[in-house]
Amino acid sequence: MSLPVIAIDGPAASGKGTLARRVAAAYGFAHLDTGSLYRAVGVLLLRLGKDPGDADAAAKIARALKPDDTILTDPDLRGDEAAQAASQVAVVPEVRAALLDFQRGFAKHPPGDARGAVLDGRDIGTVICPDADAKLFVTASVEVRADRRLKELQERGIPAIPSDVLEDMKARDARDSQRAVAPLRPAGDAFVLDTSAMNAEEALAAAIAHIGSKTGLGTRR
Ligand SMILES: Nc1ncnc2c1ncn2[C@@H]1O[C@H](COP(=O)(O)OP(=O)(O)O)[C@@H](O)[C@H]1O
Ligand SMILES: Nc1ccn([C@@H]2O[C@H](COP(=O)(O)OP(=O)(O)O)[C@@H](O)[C@H]2O)c(=O)n1
Repeated sequence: MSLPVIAIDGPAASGKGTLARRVAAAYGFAHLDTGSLYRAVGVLLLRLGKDPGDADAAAKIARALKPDDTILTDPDLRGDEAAQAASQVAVVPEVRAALLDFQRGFAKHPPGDARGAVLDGRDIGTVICPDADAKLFVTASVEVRADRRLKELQERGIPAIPSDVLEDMKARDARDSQRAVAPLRPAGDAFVLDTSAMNAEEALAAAIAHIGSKTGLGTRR
């Protein structure tokens, strides 16, 4: 029997990563932040001195990526340079194809003794796990998301100009939602969760209510 899979998608800084981690903890599931795969490909490409638009080099790196590669936990992945490079390699169909097996493998056989899997990204409910047991599309206004990202940068001591953060967010939104392959959009059967006026606790409660109604699953606590 296959283990339950929860798909969580949404734009940058919508809170999908925070929600995915909390949902995974609540149900005893393993969590995969699929954005880190695209970020890893982008960072490795930059470290090789290649252009983030070099599709052949990006595809080669994506095909070689393994679950225990140290790049997946490298702090460089969290920077804005990595985010921009990630959204550039993410438009390459060969990169997406190479990362598909990695993600489906995790969903089918989550590590450790996890009782299921939570994957967060842009195309989990539409492409990677179209048969997921529950799908959430987390969103918030672009202004709220830019403000969250700005606070995050400030907390990490990274200087940032508010108008630049907002412009970067809009540029990435446009690239992610307008690309030809696996564009960012809610799956037809996704529950859309707008967190603009919700804190992380409220978002978790709404997600658990939806997952419970779809799957009958109960949380551990
Ligand atoms: N519902 C929420 N309300 C306010 N801030 C949030 C909420 N969810 C997440 N955050 C904060 O917003 C920032 C971006 O959240 P994150 O989960 O990393 O987003 P994503 O994975 O969608 O990029 C983080 O600093 C996080 O603590
Ligand atoms: N499943 C996914 C996850 C990320 N991505 C790409 O990778 C970039 C970085 O994703 P992320 O989830 O780490 O970014 P944030 O939303 O955390 O800012 C995105 O802008 C997308 O272009 C994707 O195309 N598909």
